[in-house]
Amino acid sequence: MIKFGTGGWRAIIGEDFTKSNLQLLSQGLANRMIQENADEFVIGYDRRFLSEKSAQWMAEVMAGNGIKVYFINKIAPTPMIMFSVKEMKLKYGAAITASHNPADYNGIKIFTEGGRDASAEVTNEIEVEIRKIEVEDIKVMNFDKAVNEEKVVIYNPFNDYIDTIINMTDLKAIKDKQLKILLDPMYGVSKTSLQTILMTARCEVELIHDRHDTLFGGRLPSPSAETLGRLKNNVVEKGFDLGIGTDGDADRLGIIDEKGNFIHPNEIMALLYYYLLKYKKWTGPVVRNLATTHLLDKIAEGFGEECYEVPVGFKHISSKMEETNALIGGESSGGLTIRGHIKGKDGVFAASLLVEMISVTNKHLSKLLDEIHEQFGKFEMAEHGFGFDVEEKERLLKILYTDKKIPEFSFEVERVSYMDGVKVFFKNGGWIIARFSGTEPLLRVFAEMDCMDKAEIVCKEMKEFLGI
Ligand SMILES: O=P(O)(O)OC[C@H]1O[C@H](O)[C@H](O)[C@@H](O)[C@@H]1O
Repeated sequence: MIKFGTGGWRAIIGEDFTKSNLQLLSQGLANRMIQENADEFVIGYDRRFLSEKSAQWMAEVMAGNGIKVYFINKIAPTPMIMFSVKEMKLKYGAAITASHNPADYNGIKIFTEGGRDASAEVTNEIEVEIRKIEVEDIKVMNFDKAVNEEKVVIYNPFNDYIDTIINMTDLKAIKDKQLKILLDPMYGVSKTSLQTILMTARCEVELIHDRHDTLFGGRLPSPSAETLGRLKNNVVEKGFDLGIGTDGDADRLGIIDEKGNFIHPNEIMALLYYYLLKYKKWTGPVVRNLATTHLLDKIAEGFGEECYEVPVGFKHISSKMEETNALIGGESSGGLTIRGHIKGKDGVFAASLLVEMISVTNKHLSKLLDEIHEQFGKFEMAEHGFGFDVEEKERLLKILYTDKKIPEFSFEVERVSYMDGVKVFFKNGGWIIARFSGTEPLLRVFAEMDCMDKAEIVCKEMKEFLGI
């Protein structure tokens, strides 16, 4: 059963991520493309087990259906593939990746016009199409034959992608500072792009976790305070100005400041929005998902701008950004983009912009964060994930969505929203959300308050109430 989640289709290799399911999905997409007269497609892949092979399998089905495939035959950051969809003005593209999921997963992200994540409507329709397909309907052309007949064309967008980011970044300001930067691609795909950009800007760059390891060193390729431990230690020990970590497919990032503090994606968003408004004098609203810091609302308010809230999933961020001509959009899970760049999140671009910010302001991240907290107050977020089995999920669904019950919290409730999961807004400005992840079998409980103790109190109340 192929089911798309928050960020594409993801499944355990050998269980549901199989050649036959991949071919089914590809045929479903090919059928849709044929109906829409879309006859070209770009595909790239990450560094996971079976990714390259899977990209070839997908290309074989596309070629079998008469669709011309631009095949990126080197590991590619997801944002580079999205960039290719945009630049080549294609209607569709795909990445073989399971992003930040555990090593036994792989998956497919589908992109649509302009280089954005396929919307829920598109992926729902592809799911419906897939259900109609019988095995004998799948058309396949051998990969080598397709290359010989130029149905599959080898394509390399690397230079264009790098140049675009370089042109959007104040390289001169960075060159003057000669920053020392430590990169942690988390065994993923950001190395070549980030290293090239930063070295062009004359930064001194060193790397950790850059070899090919499909087990990701036994850790999740998802940048967090826990997974970036070595980056943190090395930044402090060797006196780097900044540590940059990117997730498995480089669309998200995690940052370690010069003092070794993990800078939460919430703070990265706040820093960049503040920088663009205050130092670059840009204008425009911000878009965040409903599990992302309300510090952004405060910054927007302070500059006479709007902050828009959307459900989790970058496709929602992209649509709202387009609708409101927002300056920046992002999520607490670590992805963001800026107006004028691709519609999807880009860890490589976000990292380059942060380096620019440090150079232009001549302030380290900790100093800039103090500046923000002084003006707009402190916001602390507690984040928890709880596993469950099928029956447990039924029980939780009933409490949260059917009976619409919430705990007796220690803080006065202002309102409750069911936009995505259950979000309770408190009168003191804090909030808590409980929602089922669309990428992992987890109930995510996040809360934000003016201090961590209060955030943890409401999380505990939710946990006890749900009996998890
Ligand atoms: O909380 P989840 O549903 O697991 O989603 C967490 C993240 O997963 C993927 O990376 C999506 O691309 C993001 O848009 C989303 O924020």
